[in-house]
Formats: sequence, structure tokens, C-alpha cells
Amino acid sequence: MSIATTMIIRLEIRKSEASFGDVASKLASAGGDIVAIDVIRGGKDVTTRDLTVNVQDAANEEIIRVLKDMPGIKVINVSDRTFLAHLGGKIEVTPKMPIKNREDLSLVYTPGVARVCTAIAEDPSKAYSLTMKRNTVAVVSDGTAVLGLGDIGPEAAMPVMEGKAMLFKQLADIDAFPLCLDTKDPEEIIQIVKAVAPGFGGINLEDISSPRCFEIERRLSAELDIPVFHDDQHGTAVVALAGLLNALQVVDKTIEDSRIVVVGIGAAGVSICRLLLAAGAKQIYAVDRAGILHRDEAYSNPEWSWLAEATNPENLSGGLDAAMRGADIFIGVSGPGILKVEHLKTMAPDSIVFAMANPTPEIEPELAEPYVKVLATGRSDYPNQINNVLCFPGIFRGALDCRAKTVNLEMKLAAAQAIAAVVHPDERNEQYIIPSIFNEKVVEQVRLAVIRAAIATGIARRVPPDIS
Ligand SMILES: NC(=O)C1=CN([C@@H]2O[C@H](COP(=O)(O)OP(=O)(O)OC[C@H]3O[C@@H](n4cnc5c(N)ncnc54)[C@H](O)[C@@H]3O)[C@@H](O)[C@H]2O)C=CC1
Ligand SMILES: CC(=O)C(=O)O
Ligand SMILES: [Mg+2]
Repeated sequence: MSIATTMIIRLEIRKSEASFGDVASKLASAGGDIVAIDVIRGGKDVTTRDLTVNVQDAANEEIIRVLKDMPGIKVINVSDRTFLAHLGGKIEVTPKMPIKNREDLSLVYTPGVARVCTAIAEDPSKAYSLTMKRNTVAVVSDGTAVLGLGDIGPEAAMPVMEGKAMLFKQLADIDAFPLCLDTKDPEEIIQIVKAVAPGFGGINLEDISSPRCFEIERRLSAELDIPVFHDDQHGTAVVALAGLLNALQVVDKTIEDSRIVVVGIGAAGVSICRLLLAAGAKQIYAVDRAGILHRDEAYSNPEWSWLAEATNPENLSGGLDAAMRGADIFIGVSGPGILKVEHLKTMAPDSIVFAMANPTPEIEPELAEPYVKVLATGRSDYPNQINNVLCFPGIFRGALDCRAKTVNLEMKLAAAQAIAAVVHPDERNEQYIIPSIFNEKVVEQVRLAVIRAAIATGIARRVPPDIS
């Protein structure tokens, strides 16, 4: 799968050995199109230039190789728009008011601040009105399951967590802060998150590998009085259910009668299975590397043991091939390229395929399209993007606004229905089963649905003024 991009290549060209024309023709033959040239330094023999080059494939390493092989050319630096957008990080902390004089200083800092501290010490709930707590979410990762890239460590997880923080702010006006932890020990993660929790109104766990993520979330939810939400589990499940509700309408099938294969029974897969069961699914087949989860096998992962009982009505064993025969729906949250055209050919007519692994889906959309009725991926460069970004901003906005203690099943089901309902029945079709993340109705509809569900289930500690 190729993504066109723009690269910026800084070169030293030794005029006695190479001409700019040579560079241009080499780049063209490797698939690069020069769109701008900036001279950084001129010299008698050596000039330094930045070439802005359009390439059809972001992963095209040939472009750089041909330049490096040219006599008289030294490649100083290679960047592209994606890397440039990350220079110095993507977020910052901005004060709400400037400190212009001594009076301001003594208001926002000492001595004035001391009175506010004392007020909070006397009544800790005042932290919600007198600090940033009520609008601030920690995005916590240990870097062990970053997108589908695996255990790449806390520093490498930062760009994703900064990205999530940007989305929180832009979509739901929530101040989110990345906390990437240099530990993989669940108990240590739990203790660290509990220790930082006083400054936050909610905790978004992100890209923490399974099965560790289940215990970490369960313990934190039980031991903290603010919502703790593992986005890869529940955000993904909510959006998958939302897409599925609309896709089922498009193909005129019901969730109860559909045969549903979920592949990749990690954080996202477990939660998707659980939410689909809660939404009425009766025939789920949960498939991981060990094959279809079934009742004749003992699993060390308690979530798998539970799913082996709750899914797979015929107690089928076998691998993906067996699971896919006659399936109406495939939901992949596993890894790249595991789904083959041969599998699609064995599915029931009017099949639905959600290939949600990031950044590379379970099957290339171009390969799958001819064989399925409704196709969705986790990516933004194809129609039907099923991505948890449609859920986490709105669900946290709702939970923070009503000061919910937790995010319960009813709130998740309500969020899924709200996302699905943003697509009007008259607009719904194979290419449009899920709203765009830029659709302004999404966050507000999810927020309202989540607040109403929290109030109805008794976990809201506050009724926002706009809720009747
Ligand atoms: N589109 C979206 O909104 C989201 C997509 N994802 C994607 O889903 C994938 C999984 O994410 P997590 O659940 O957080 O990771 P995880 O590490 O908790 O789970 C992945 C599971 O997939 C299984 N798996 C991997 N390759 C497999 C194969 N060939 N056959 C069967 N099972 C296989 C693993 O054994 C593991 O149980 C990643 O690619 C991630 O980017 C995750 C969350 C949201
Ligand atoms: C979207 C997301 O959270 C993931 O791929 O991990
Ligand atoms: Mg994630």
C-alpha cells in the first residue's frame, strides 16, 4: 500500500563532479518529482540545497539510495511532512492569562495561591473548581502495544500519545497530557497512575499490551474515583459496534443472526467481543494465533477462558480458515495481511469486513473490495474509517462533564448508538457507515448520550446545566 508524500532532502552538490541536472534526472527515474529548490548555502565548488520532492510512495528508499550512490553528492538530511510536523513535539502547555505585573504574580502564585491551596486542603473536591483537574486527562502508556507496532518502548510511544492529546483538545476541548512510563510491571503502573491521579479528571490508558491491560484497568477503575478507560479496548469496541450497526442496515442483516469472526483477541478484540455480545450478537468466533477460542482448551488468560464459554456456539476448533467459512462479518484487530482473498471467497453473501489493524490493515482494501459489500479500515485514507478517535473525545467529554465515577457498559452502548445515528438513514450506504472524525456532531452526540446513560445508571456526580 503506497502513500504519496513530500520529502525534503538537504544535499551538498560538488559542482566539479555532479550537476543539478544529473540529480533531477536520477530522482525522476527513482519516482521522485522535484517541486521546489532552495539554496541554503552557495559556494565556489559546493552548494547546499533543499529539494522538495513529491514521491508516490512514502516508503520509497530508492530515492535516497540513488542520491547516495552519485559521485559528488552528499545527503545531509532527509525529512518529510510527517517528520516535520513532529519537530519538537506536537503539544505545549499554554497559560490562560499572562503575568504582566507584581499584582498578577501575587494572584496566580505566592502569596495569593496559598489561600486557594488551603481551601482545597480543607475540601479536596474544590480541586474540580480551582484547578485544571476537571478538564484534564492523562494519556498513559507503557509503550508495549503501540498501534500494531508492538513493544517499542515509552519514548517511541510519545508521538502517538501526543497525537491523542491533540485530538482530545481539538475535538473535545480536553487538556490531555501524555505520560509514557518506563516500566512494564502492572503493579508499578497501577501505583504510578494512582499517585498522579489527583491532578487528573480521567485516565485514558493507551497501547498497553494484553493481557496485562485488563488487570491494570480493572484495578485502577476499582481503586480510583475518576473514569479510567482503556481506549484500545473500549474506544475501539464502541466504534466497531457503531460501524457494524450501520453496516448491518446496509446489508439488511441483524446482529443476532450474523456469524461474526473477530481476529486478534488482545485489548481491542476482547472488548469488541464483549460489547457485541452485550449488543445481542449470538454467533461470535474469537480467533487468535492459537486458533478459534473453544471450550476444550484451557487458557491461562482469564479473558480467553471467559470468551471460550460465551462465544463459539458450535464449539468449533481450527484456525482462521475454519472460522471464515460462511461468516457474515470479519472484524480484524490483529496485524497486517493476515486475511486473504481466499478467506473472503468463503464468506456468506453481502459480507462485511472491518480490517482495523493500524497502520497496515489485515488485508489491502484494493484486494478486498471486489469480494465484500461493506469494507472499513482504521485508516483515514480510505472510506469508512473505524477508529477509536470517534469515541474517546466524546466519551471523556461526557464523563468529565457529569463527573462520572467510571465508564460503564450502558455509557459505551449509548456512545455506539450515538455515533451510528450521526449517519442519517438516507445517507447510509456501503461507503458511508460511520461519520467522519471531522463531523462536528459526533463529539456532542456522544457526550449527550454518555451523560444521559451515566445519570440513568446512577454514576454521574453532577448534572450539567444543558441536560434536562
Ligand atoms: N482502528 C482502531 O481504532 C484500532 C486499531 N487497533 C489495532 O488493532 C491491533 C491490535 O491492537 P491491540 O488489541 O491494542 O493489541 P494487542 O497486542 O493487545 O492484541 C493483538 C492481538 O492480536 C493477535 N494477533 C496478532 N497477529 C495475529 C495473527 N496473525 N492471527 C491471529 N491473531 C493475531 C495477538 O496474539 C494479540 O492477542 C493493532 O494493529 C492496532 O493498531 C487497536 C485499537 C484501535
Ligand atoms: C487507533 C489506536 O488506538 C491504535 O491503533 O492503537
Ligand atoms: Mg491505541
